[in-house]
Amino acid sequence: MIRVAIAGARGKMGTEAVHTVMKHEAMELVAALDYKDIGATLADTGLFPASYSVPVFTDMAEMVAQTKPDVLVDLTNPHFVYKHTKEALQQGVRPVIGTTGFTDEQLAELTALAADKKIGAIIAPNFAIGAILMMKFAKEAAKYLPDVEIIEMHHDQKLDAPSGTGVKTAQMIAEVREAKGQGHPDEKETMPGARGADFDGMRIHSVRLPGLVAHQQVLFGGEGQLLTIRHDSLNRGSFMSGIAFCVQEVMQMETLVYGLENII
Ligand SMILES: NC(=O)C1=CN([C@@H]2O[C@H](COP(=O)(O)OP(=O)(O)OC[C@H]3O[C@@H](n4cnc5c(N)ncnc54)[C@H](OP(=O)(O)O)[C@@H]3O)[C@@H](O)[C@H]2O)C=CC1
Ligand SMILES: O=C(O)C1=N[C@H](C(=O)O)C[C@H](O)C1
Repeated sequence: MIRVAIAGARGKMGTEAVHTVMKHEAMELVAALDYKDIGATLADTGLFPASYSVPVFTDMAEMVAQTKPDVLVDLTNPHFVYKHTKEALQQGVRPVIGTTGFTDEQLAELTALAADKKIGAIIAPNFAIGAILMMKFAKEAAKYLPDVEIIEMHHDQKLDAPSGTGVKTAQMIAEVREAKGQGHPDEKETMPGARGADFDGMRIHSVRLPGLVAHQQVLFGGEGQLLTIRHDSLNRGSFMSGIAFCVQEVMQMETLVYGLENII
């Protein structure tokens, strides 16, 4: 049995992840990590059945000492995730990170730390297989159609923009796309932000609306043609098989992997 701890268990993703781990035949949910007092067990929160008597901790070191998790799944927010990932690696717990919003410097530091300690870690901007395929197909298309704009669309409670998926898509495309600025060389924004974020000359546009879950379109323009690659997560169940896959996969790893496209 893989011993799993979850940070962010009360959240939209966290509650689903709790059920996923509780139901999984090869996993045991041994702890939850929170930053405030929410009761002694997950059952005390009122969000889960009484049978979910999983202890809750506010201190990672104490959680590790008492419950000895193999894996920490983090589904919190961009303010805490770097600290959680670093602490987990330092304490010999393999991180599986769904939370987005890392800087390049943080990713580089955590990659070096995991390699130094020979501890597996996965940082996955998106756990949904359809989203991974969207990114892979977009990378392929960019070899032939280098004029690209990304439109990512999410619910209005999302803290980071652009989304982790939008950034990862742009990074994957940049690996193969000829470097170029897009649009007219003399274009001028008459309202700041009108052209979106600039990644290597590509534009990323972030839409935030109630009712949305997680959606992205990658648009490729060519002479007389438009290719659109689109993925929609219609509910958070779309991410759960990816989380279960990562929890199992990270047990075999000794380095940090950024992006599920590298291990599927
Ligand atoms: N990789 C993927 O496939 C996916 C990634 N995500 C990412 O996962 C993260 C969570 O998303 P979502 O569930 O929608 O967000 P929510 O805001 O619904 O959930 C986050 C939860 O974490 C709690 N939290 C905040 N800080 C801490 C902390 N230090 N320790 C423990 N818990 C904490 C929050 O509590 P409180 O509200 O009290 O602050 C909240 O309950 C986001 O970064 C999102 O981008 C989302 C979907 C898919
Ligand atoms: O906050 C979300 O909801 C999501 N976050 C991830 C991201 O930033 O790409 C993954 C998915 O898009 C949902």
